[in-house]
Amino acid sequence: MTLPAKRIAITGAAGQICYSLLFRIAKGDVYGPDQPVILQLLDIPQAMGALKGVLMELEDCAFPLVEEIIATDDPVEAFKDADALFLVGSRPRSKGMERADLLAVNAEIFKVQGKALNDAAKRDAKVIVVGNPANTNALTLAEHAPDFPRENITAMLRLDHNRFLSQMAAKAGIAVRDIEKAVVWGNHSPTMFPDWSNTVANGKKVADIVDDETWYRDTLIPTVGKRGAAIIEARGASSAASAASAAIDHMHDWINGTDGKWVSMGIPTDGTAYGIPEGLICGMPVTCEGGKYKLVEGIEIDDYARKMIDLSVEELKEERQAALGK
Ligand SMILES: NC(=O)C1=CN([C@@H]2O[C@H](COP(=O)(O)OP(=O)(O)OC[C@H]3O[C@@H](n4cnc5c(N)ncnc54)[C@H](O)[C@@H]3O)[C@@H](O)[C@H]2O)C=CC1
Ligand SMILES: O=C([O-])CC(=O)C(=O)O
Repeated sequence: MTLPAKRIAITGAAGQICYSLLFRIAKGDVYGPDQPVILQLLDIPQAMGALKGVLMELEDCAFPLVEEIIATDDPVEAFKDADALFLVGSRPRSKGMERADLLAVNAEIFKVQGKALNDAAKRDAKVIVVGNPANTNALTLAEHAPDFPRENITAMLRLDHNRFLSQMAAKAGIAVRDIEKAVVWGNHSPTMFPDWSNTVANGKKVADIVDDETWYRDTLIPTVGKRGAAIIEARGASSAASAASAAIDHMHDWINGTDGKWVSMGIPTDGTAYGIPEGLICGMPVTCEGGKYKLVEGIEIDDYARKMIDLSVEELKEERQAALGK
C-alpha cells in the first residue's frame, strides 16, 4: 500500500546547496525508499527563472517517490501543511556589508518566514535552518512563530560535526563509523567548539589514540571552525554538496533515530543545562529516538571546555542582540 505523501518545504531552492539537496530528498534519503514526497520549493521572485530550470531537471529524473512539486515565491504557500522544512535560503554577505547589517537583513527574512511557519505548517513539523547565520536565523524564526513548538526549530551544526569526525578519523587512523560521543558546541561560526573530551572509538578515547593535546587545540579546533572559509578559498564558492549531505543527515537522524549515537544539533536552550542561558539556539550533543531529539545530559565540562563554550555562547548572545534587540 502506498503511504500518504510527506510535504517537504525547502527554501533557497534555486541556490547551490539545493542543487544537491533537492535531488537527494527526491530520491528518498530523508524519509526512506517507501515514502512518497511532495516538494514545496521557495525562492525569491528574481530566482524563479533559475528555479524553473531546476524543476525541469527534477522532472527529468522521474523520481518514483515524487508526487508533486510546487515552486513559489510565497512562504505561506511553500510552508502549507509541511511535515519537514529545510530553510536554506538567506542573504549572503555582500561587499562592504558589516556583520550587523547581515544579521539585520536575515532577521527580516526569518521574521517573514517565522510568521508563515506559524500560520501554515503542521504543528509537529521538523525545521532545520541552514542559511547563515544559522543559529540566530533559527532564533528569529522561533520568535515570530509563537504558536509553533519551539523545540521543533533547530539549526545545522551537523556539517561541523561531520568535519570534526573526518579530521579525527584521518589523524587517529580510525574509521568515521567507529567514532562515538563527539560533539560540536555553540555557534555555526569559527567560535564553535569541537569537543573530543568524551569521544571514543573501539573502546578507546580518541584523545589517547592521538595523544597530542597541542594538535587538538591548535590545529583540529581551528581547522573545523574555519573549514567553511577554506572551502570558499579553494572552490571560489561555499560548501554546497557537503552542506546538503549534512542537512540530510540531520533530518534523517531526527526522524529515524541515532541508535544511541550522539550527534550535534543547534537546539533551543532552556537555561537548565551546561550553564548555557535560555533563549538561544546552541550546538549541543543529542541522541534521537521516536522522532524526537534528546539532550545528552551529565557530561563533565572541564575548565578548557567551559572557556570555549562560553566564548561561543557570548557570540550567540551578541548576535541575538543585533538581530532581535534583546
Ligand atoms: N549551516 C551550515 O553549516 C551552512 C550554511 N550555509 C549557508 O546556506 C545558505 C545557502 O547557501 P547556498 O545555497 O550556497 O547559497 P546560494 O546563494 O547559492 O543560494 C541561496 C538561495 O536562497 C535564495 N533566497 C534568498 N533570500 C531568500 C528568501 N527570502 N526566501 C527564499 N529564498 C531566498 C536565493 O535567491 C538563492 O537562490 C547560505 O547562507 C550559506 O552561508 C552554507 C554551508 C553550510
Ligand atoms: O561560510 C559559509 O557561507 C559556508 C558555511 O557556513 C560553511 O561551509 O560552513
